[in-house]
Amino acid sequence: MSMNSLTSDFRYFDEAPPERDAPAPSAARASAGVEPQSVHLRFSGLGKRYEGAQGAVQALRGIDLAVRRGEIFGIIGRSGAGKSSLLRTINRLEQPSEGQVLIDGEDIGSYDSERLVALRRRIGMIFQHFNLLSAKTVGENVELPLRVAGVPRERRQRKVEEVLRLVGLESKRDAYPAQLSGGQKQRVGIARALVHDPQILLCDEATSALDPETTQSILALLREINRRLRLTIVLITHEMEVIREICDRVAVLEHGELVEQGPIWQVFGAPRHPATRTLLAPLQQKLPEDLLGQLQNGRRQPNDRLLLELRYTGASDREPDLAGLGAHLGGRVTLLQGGVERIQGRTLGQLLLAVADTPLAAEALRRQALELADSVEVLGYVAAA
Ligand SMILES: Nc1ncnc2c1ncn2[C@@H]1O[C@H](COP(=O)(O)OP(=O)(O)OP(=O)(O)O)[C@@H](O)[C@H]1O
Repeated sequence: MSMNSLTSDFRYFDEAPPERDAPAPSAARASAGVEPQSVHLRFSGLGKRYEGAQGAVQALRGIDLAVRRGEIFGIIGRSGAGKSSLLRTINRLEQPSEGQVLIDGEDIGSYDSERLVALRRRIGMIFQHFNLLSAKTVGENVELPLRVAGVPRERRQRKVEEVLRLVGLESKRDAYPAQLSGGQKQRVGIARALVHDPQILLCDEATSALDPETTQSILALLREINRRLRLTIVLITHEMEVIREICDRVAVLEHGELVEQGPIWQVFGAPRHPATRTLLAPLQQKLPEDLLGQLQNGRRQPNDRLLLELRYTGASDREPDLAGLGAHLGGRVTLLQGGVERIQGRTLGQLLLAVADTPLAAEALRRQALELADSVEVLGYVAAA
């Protein structure tokens, strides 16, 4: 690990790779709710090519991916990676150029127009900009898909009431979209997406236009309807916090290819592909500028402090044992920054430690610390505080 790389957003660690297939701790299994589940949705050898005036664009290629019934599945990737194209093949708003999309084992590519209409009713969709009709009330917006489907008036009314109650907007039935906040508009979008009792909900950047607090409330609502209605949710977003907060598993697209997938704790704890590392870089702790400026390769003064970065990736049951670290490293250990969080029952995070007054050399310290963390990096020395 060269010190030059400290200036990069994401640093690589040189320890043994985490055991990606290691069994989950029992707490993780319980909290992730991953009881045996059937595959709900499968992409098989999926490709999508757009033919445009400028030539052909291969937006997706060779996608093999399974989404389980009742899970919340995230798709991430940089702009243009193919997320929307993939999402829109699920309700055939985009027609695949190669391969298949299977829902409950059935290839939806073979559906005639009648079955396609029925399929689209089983799949709700919500959007970044809500797509509400401004001249219609909340109730009318929610009712519209039922009208189009020819549902009798009384049943329409009952359903509108039911879904508005579900999203907490029963008192806004007669309001117009312009009278609502962004979060309320998205609740209307969610209510409208649920009127046909769908089994799958597609979310296209559903919280990207919302402030952080409203985002939290919409995520809580999505989680609640996922649990209450056993709805499979597939979402695309550029907000990594949203993925971390709500998804069970995530897939990463890069240039139209699937480059990584796994449970959130695994992909966020130890991202393998460079594209994933780049996407997750904003969530990574960076070395503070003042320390970066004085970092040296070797000890110059006897009281210089060695900086160590410890990482907890969720690959083991390790948690930051602060007393143990103090005892193990044999010097004065100071926590300069960092923290851990629990994701799906796993401990993930980073600690930046300064070790002073230790008789041990850097490599010996690294090895000692490695007994108490999933990975350890020696950053260098800085002057005493
Ligand atoms: N209708 C279209 N015609 C031609 N090219 C398209 C069309 N839709 C998408 N593309 C191209 O396909 C590629 C994938 O686009 P897509 O919108 O699926 O990516 P994305 O990951 O959702 O991007 P973003 O995050 O910017 O929405 C891009 O190169 C895009 O320009």
